Amino acid sequence: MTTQEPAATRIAVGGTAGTAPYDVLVGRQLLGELTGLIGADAQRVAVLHPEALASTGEALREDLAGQGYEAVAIRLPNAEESKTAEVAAYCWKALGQTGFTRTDVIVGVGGGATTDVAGFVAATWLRGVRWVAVPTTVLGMVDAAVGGKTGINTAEGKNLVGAFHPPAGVLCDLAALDSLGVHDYVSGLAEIIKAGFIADPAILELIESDPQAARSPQGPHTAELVERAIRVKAEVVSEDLKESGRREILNYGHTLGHAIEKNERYNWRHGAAVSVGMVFAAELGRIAGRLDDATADRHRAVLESVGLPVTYRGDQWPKLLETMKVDKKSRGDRLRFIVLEGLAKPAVLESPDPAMLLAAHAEIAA
Ligand SMILES: NC(=O)c1ccc[n+]([C@@H]2O[C@H](COP(=O)([O-])OP(=O)(O)OC[C@H]3O[C@@H](n4cnc5c(N)ncnc54)[C@H](O)[C@@H]3O)[C@@H](O)[C@H]2O)c1
Ligand SMILES: O=C(O)C(=O)C[C@@H](O)[C@H](O)[C@H](O)COP(=O)(O)O
Ligand SMILES: [Zn+2]
Repeated sequence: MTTQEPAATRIAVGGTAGTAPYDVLVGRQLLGELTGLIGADAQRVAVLHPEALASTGEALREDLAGQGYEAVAIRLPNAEESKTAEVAAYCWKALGQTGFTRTDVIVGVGGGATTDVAGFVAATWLRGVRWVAVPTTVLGMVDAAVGGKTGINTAEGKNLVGAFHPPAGVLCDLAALDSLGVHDYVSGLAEIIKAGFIADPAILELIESDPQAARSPQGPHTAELVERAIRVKAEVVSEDLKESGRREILNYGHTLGHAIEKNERYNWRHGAAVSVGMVFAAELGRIAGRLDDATADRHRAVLESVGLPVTYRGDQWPKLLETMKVDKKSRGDRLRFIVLEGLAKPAVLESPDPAMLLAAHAEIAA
């Protein structure tokens, strides 16, 4: 009997805006691919990982050292606490002390927060070095590690400092998901569901067929859900890396979602906040006369069915509105939202009337 692992799925991301194309691999036991992605020119490799993955980070460092690289592991705080200027400065210091040059390579191993920082450090060190993403959460695999958006938060808001700096490759080892807590696993489902609403309704059908099973990495459709969501993201960012237009659809639910995250001092997971944000965006679309009732109602149903939140404290609206003004889609004083004009038909809603915003808010207010 052979114990060979099935071949990994390879999803291509096109190079635009002068960047190189790369592949996202989805499968198991993919670390053998890492050396090829690091490339022949590197002498040093820095493995950036969160505290929660200290042993994974150290094992990777040892493996790379065994291959002859001068390998360092840089331990970051868990989750959103790592997305700060202080943590980026700590990484720059470590790279400086290691003598990291332009041919050396950063590997980001962790969830979306870790790969956002790792990519940002790679974008800024010596004005840009090569990096490889090894996402270990659902959300990291289907969204954060793909597409080259890297960044950190500031006191004023989420992801306000960053750079477009695509990785050389993305390795999604599905086995990593087994150690993820259910809360984090389900948070990642929000971005998968987002991909379903904006582009690939088959995702919604797979989840609706057995929402309980969708909450577990052992569910029958895990690989298909992850791959479908990656394909949506890969297709969009291949066309519009720098968010000059179409890429904005990936921000569905994020205008309010980011404001909720900030208001909760990042104690809510990104996916949970985006879940409420999508219900809000669906209501906005419905109130603006652009989205049918059935599709709007489907948001609440599918998100709730996997255990994601669909309401938020009603007394916070003035603060949320203020924060939404610094959303990257805003232009001057004009707020802009991604809404749907039907299933898989995303569009931009410019400067909605304040009464419309308030009415949509009433639908999510707890
Ligand atoms: N760059 C992008 O395009 C993009 C897209 C979507 C989201 N994001 C960002 O991604 C972040 C959210 O990412 P996330 O949901 O992966 O959360 P996260 O990175 O905060 O990880 C959640 C928690 O899980 C831990 N963890 C990671 N992998 C683990 C594993 N395999 N087993 C056990 N614990 C593990 C982490 O240390 C952390 O404590 C947000 O900051 C969001 O803004 C970026
Ligand atoms: O890749 C994109 O583009 C997205 O908007 C994907 C989002 O899921 C992600 O959370 C992204 O980090 C948000 O970007 P921002 O520009 O609104 O900070
Ligand atoms: Zn997101």
